Amino acid sequence: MEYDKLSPVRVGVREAPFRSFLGRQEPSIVHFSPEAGNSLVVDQNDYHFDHAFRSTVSQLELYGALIMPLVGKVFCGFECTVMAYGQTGTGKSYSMGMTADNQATSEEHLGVLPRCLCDILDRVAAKQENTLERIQVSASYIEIYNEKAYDLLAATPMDPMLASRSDSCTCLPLASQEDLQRLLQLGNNNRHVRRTNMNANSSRSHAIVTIHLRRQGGQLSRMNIVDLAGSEGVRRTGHKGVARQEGVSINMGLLSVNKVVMAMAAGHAVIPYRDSVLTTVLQKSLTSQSYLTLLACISPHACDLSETISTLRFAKSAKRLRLNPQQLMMSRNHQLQQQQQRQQQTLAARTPHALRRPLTSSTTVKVSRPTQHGAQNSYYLMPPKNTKSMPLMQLQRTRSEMGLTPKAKKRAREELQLEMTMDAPSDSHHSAISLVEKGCSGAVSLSNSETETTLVEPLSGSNVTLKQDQEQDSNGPMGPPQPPPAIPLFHSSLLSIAEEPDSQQQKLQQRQLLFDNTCSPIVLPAAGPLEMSGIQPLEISDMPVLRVRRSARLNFNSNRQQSSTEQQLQQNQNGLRRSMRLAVKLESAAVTANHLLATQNSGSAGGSRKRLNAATKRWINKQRNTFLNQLNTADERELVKLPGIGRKTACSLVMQRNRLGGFQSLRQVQQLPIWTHVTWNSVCSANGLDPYVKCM
Ligand SMILES: Nc1ncnc2c1ncn2[C@@H]1O[C@H](COP(=O)(O)OP(=O)(O)OP(=O)(O)O)[C@@H](O)[C@H]1O
Repeated sequence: MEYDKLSPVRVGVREAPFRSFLGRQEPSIVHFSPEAGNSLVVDQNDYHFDHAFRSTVSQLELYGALIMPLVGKVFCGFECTVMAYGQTGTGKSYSMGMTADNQATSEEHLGVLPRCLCDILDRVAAKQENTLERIQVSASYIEIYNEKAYDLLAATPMDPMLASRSDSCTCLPLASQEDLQRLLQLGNNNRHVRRTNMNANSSRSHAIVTIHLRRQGGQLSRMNIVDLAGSEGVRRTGHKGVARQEGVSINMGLLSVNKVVMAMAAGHAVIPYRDSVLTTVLQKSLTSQSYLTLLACISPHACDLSETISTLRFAKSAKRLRLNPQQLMMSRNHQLQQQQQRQQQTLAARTPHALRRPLTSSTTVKVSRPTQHGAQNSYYLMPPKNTKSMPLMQLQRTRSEMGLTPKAKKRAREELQLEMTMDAPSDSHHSAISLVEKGCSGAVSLSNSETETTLVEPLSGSNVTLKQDQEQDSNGPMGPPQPPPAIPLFHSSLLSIAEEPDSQQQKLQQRQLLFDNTCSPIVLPAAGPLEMSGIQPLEISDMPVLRVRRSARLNFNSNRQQSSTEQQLQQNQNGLRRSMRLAVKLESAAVTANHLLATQNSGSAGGSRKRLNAATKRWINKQRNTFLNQLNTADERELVKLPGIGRKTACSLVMQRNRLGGFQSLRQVQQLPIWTHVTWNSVCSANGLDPYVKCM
C-alpha cells in the first residue's frame, strides 16, 4: 500500500466470534463476499468498506491491513485516530488491546495499541540512529464515564477533569512494552468495568489512550486509540439503578458521535461537538485535519441483528466523511514560511542599511595587534580594497552614525567636520619631524605610550621628543611614527573606544602643528626623571589652561612589567583626564600663546614660568570679561556679528539675559539650555576662549 496516498478516512468491519456462553451454534448473519475482500451482506443489504474481516482473522492481520499505515502518518506529524465502535461484547477492547491480562499480552492476542507502540518505538529508534533528532514517546489514558472525563493516570483518578482540558492530562513516558503494560494496568484499575449479561468484563466507559510523539522543536503528533463502550439495549442487559444510568450515558455518547460524523459527512457548517463530553474530547480526532480509522465490530448472532445493522450504518456514514489533513499540513507549512518571511523582513527593516551589506564583501574585522605591554586595543574595520571611490570622511560617517538618532547624527557630523578641518594638514608626519629637528623650544610635545596622551613642554633648549613604542625607540627618539594601520570603527569622540596608539599619536602630532612653536602657556614643574629624554610628566595643578576631558578613560594595567621610569610616569599621570578632542583646547591655547608672544618678545621662555603663567591667566580673564560684557550689553543684531553666534542663538541669549537680569559669569552662560556641547565649544573656539578653563 502506498502510504502517501492513504485515504484520511478508512473503515474496517470485524466480525466477532460466536459467544460460547450463548450455548448454541447458528449460522452467522454476516455474509462475506467471496470475490471482494471488503464487502459483506447483512440482512440482504450490501456494505462496502475498506476492509471486511472475518471472525477468523488474526490480530496481526488486522493490524497490518488497517492500522499500520497510520503509524507512518503519525511520524509525518499528523493527528491519527483509531476508533472501535460496536455493540457490547463484540471484541472492541480485545481488538484495541486495551486489556492488560495474560491472554491479551501473549503475542497472538496483542491488540492494536501494543502493536502500534512497538512500531512507533522501532521507528523512533531507527530515526534516532540515523539522525540526531530526539523524539519523546509518552502516553495518556482517560475515560469518559457518566458524562464526565477522568484522567486514569492522575494521582487522583476519581476527580473528574474538564473535557476541554483533556490535552493537559497526565502523560507517562513509554520506552517499552512493559511500560505500556504498567500504564494499562494502572489505568484499568481505575477504569469503570462491570459484569453484564452480554459481557463478563464489559467496559462501562469510553476510553482513550493517546500516544504522544514530541519532537525536539516542540512539534507534537498523536495517535489516539479509542475504545468506545458498547451500545446496548437497556432491556437486554437487564440493568437497573447505576448500571442503567451508565448504559444511558454510554448510548448518549455514542449517539453524539453518530451525530458528529453525520454532520461532518453531510458537510454541515456547525458540528455538534459540544453535545456530549465524549465528542468534546474527541473533537480534535473528528475534524477534517486528522486521519481517522474506524473499526466497526459486529456480532454474528441473529439476536444482535438490529445492533449490527446500526453499527454498519454508522460505519457507512463514517465512510462518507471527507477529511483533508494534507491540506492542513500544507497550510501549516505555508503559515510557517510566511511567518519566517515576515520575521526576515522585520529584521531587515530594523537593520541599518550599512549593516545589511555583507561584511566580508567590503570590510574585514580585525583585532588590532597588542601593544608592547600586551594591552589590547579596540576592534577596527579594515577599509575595503575597493573603496577608493568612497571618500574617507563619508566612510567614517556612515560607520560612526550607525544606530544614532537624527539629532545625534547631526551632532556627530558637526563634530566630524570640525575634526576633519583640524586634521587638514595631512603632512603632519614630516612637519612633526621638521619641528623636532628644529629643536624648537616651548613647543608642545606629545607622548603616546600605551595609548596614553601626555602633554609636555620641554625645558628651554631641550629637544622635543616623541615617545614611541619600543619598536620606534629602536629607530631613535625621533624615529618616524608608523601610519595608522586602520580606520577606527567608531568615531573616537562619539564612542568610548580606545584608538590604536599609532593612529592617536598621528592625530595629536597633526594638532600639535597648530601651536606656535616658540611659546607655550603651559608651565611644567621642575625637571623630573624623564627630563633627559625630553619628556615631562604633567601635573594637574600645573595645567591652568587646559582641563583635559576625555570620554574614554584608559586605566593602566597594573600587571604589566614596567621599568621604574615608566612607573614614575604612571604615578604622575594617575588621575589625569585626557581628551580626544585635545586640539580644540590646544587651539585656544595657541591663540593665547600668539597673544603672549606679541607681548613677551623679550626674555627667555624658560626663565619666566611663573610670570608667563600669570600673564596667561590675565590675558584669558581679559578675553572672557570682554566676551561676557558683549553678551550683557549687545543687542540681538550686535550679538549676531560675534563669531559663532547665529540669529537663533542671539535671540535666545537676549531672552535669557532678560530673564536672568544679565549674566554674572561665563559659567552661567555656559549652563544655559541653548547650547549643546558642540555649539558651546565652537563659540568658545571662535572667540578665542578655552571652553574648559574654569569660568569666572
Ligand atoms: N476476535 C476475537 N478472538 C478471540 N476472542 C475474542 C475476540 N473478540 C472478542 N473476544 C473475547 O470476547 C470477550 C469480550 O470482548 P471485549 O471485552 O473486547 O468486548 P467489547 O466490545 O469491548 O465489550 P464492551 O463494549 O462491553 O466492553 C473477551 O473475553 C474477548 O477476549
